[in-house]
Amino acid sequence: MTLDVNGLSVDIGGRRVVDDLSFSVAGGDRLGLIGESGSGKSLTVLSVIGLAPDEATVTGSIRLDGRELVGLSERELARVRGSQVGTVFQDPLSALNPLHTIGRQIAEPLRLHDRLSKREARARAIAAAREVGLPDPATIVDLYPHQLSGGQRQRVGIAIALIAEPALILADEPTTALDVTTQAEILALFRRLVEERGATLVFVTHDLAVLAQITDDVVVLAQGRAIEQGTVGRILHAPEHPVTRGLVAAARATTWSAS
Ligand SMILES: Nc1ncnc2c1ncn2[C@@H]1O[C@H](COP(=O)(O)OP(=O)(O)OP(=O)(O)O)[C@@H](O)[C@H]1O
Repeated sequence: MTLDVNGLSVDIGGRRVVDDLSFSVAGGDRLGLIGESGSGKSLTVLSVIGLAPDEATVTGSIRLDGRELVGLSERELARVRGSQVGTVFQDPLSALNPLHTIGRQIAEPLRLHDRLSKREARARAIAAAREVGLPDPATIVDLYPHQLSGGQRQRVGIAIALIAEPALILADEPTTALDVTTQAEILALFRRLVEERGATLVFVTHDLAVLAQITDDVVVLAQGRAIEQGTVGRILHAPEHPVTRGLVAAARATTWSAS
């Protein structure tokens, strides 16, 4: 699935927080959005799926396989999200419902598509839990979010994002809250699953070292604007903009301290 963003701007309270942003991701490609805190990464991703906050005004064009999303009704957007887009966010605990079992939440996106019996939904949830490397899947599906570790919860988040086989996956800092070892494991898992499905990926992070492990191309944002675009290799080895150079220096520092 191809994503084309053209002249996207987001205004909140009289302030332009995303400013005339354009980028494209071809089907099956992986694009990283990187920038410092407050540069507009999250609002860009939320706008793509019609989930920008109510107080935000979104203008420009966002097309999925040529279909314009800006201006669609909430109902139509919900249908696009449910059938074509999977999302993984930074804090899986707040994304999960504390009162529902893990299994119910993993199978939830399937209920929008298929009429599954409880038994079928449970079997699909167990299979998905196994695929994301959760221990003892047949037991874990009956547990609640607070009974899992942070890394396990993010594996649940990934299972939920992928179970309906979305063609586009949006991930916003999915490993930031995890320790370095767990982060590496989850990134490797995530990359493998995205590749196996041939899904298109947009991955948001402030950490270029993370991006180097998962995407091919990068758009660097500063104050809501795209200041530099290129392959991860080019950005890492020959950053042009001072902000990009700062991100590269920070990535080198983390890589060294981790090794
Ligand atoms: N609901 C909101 N109301 C007002 N301002 C907002 C709102 N959401 C975001 N902003 C502002 O918009 C700008 C971009 O925010 P955004 O969350 O997209 O940045 P980000 O690059 O994702 O940052 P971080 O890495 O910290 O998540 C920031 O200045 C932020 O304060």
